[in-house]
Amino acid sequence: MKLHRVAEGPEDGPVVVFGGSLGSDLRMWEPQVAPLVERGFRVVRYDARGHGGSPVPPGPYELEDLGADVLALLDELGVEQAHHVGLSLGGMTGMWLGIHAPDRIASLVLCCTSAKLGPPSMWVDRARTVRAEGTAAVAEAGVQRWLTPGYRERHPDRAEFLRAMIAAVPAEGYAACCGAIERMDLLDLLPKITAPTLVIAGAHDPATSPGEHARPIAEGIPGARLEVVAEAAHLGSYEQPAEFTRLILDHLERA
Ligand SMILES: O=C(O)CC1=CCC(=O)O1
Repeated sequence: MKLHRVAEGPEDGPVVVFGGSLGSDLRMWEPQVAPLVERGFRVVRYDARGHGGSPVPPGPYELEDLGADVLALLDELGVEQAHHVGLSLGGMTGMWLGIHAPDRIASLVLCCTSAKLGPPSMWVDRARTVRAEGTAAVAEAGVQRWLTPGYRERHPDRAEFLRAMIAAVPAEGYAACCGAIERMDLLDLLPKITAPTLVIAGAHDPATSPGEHARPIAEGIPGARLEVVAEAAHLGSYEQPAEFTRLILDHLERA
């Protein structure tokens, strides 16, 4: 699977791969690009399979497929080892890589994510809705999980930009990724991760809350650190770009 990607920054800089949330495309990371490039990093953003400009094979997909896609991307770019920054589904992919391909991962940043995200019926229902009615049917609810109410009120244009982003995701791609999340259980495998890991949560994330989701990840990965960002919901890196980027850069420069 050849993922759609955009690479920016110095070709000889340390490579940082960015993987996004279910329902997003690589534009969700726009706020992070310039600050990392200015600090000398080679920033590679990709669209997960079934999303954005990447191919949309028919489902089912497993997390293993999403991880293998990133390894194929690294191979194609001739990159032996990269940092991986992932949010939600991107963070799940990052954990899979840290567990199954430790030699390829220099460090991990796991944003607003979970090692086991139930109940399975929620993902079955959402996949069924999307296959029947399209991603537009889940776009508004998605934005409500992604952004705090105050931010949506202050920035209706940005909320609309993200709503349209979700609605543009191919239904089969979104639904098949729901299935991968439904079947994911990484909790017992977290101690295998050896990469230096930073876990970042949004204080108001209704999908992957700090207490129920971020904390177990930070406690499961040896040496991992947890940061909780105030005034952030699920798409914290978009709503609070300055704070997320500061934390990411600090971690990358120490790793
Ligand atoms: O859309 C959601 O409910 C939140 C989410 C779970 C995995 C992901 O990428 O987003």
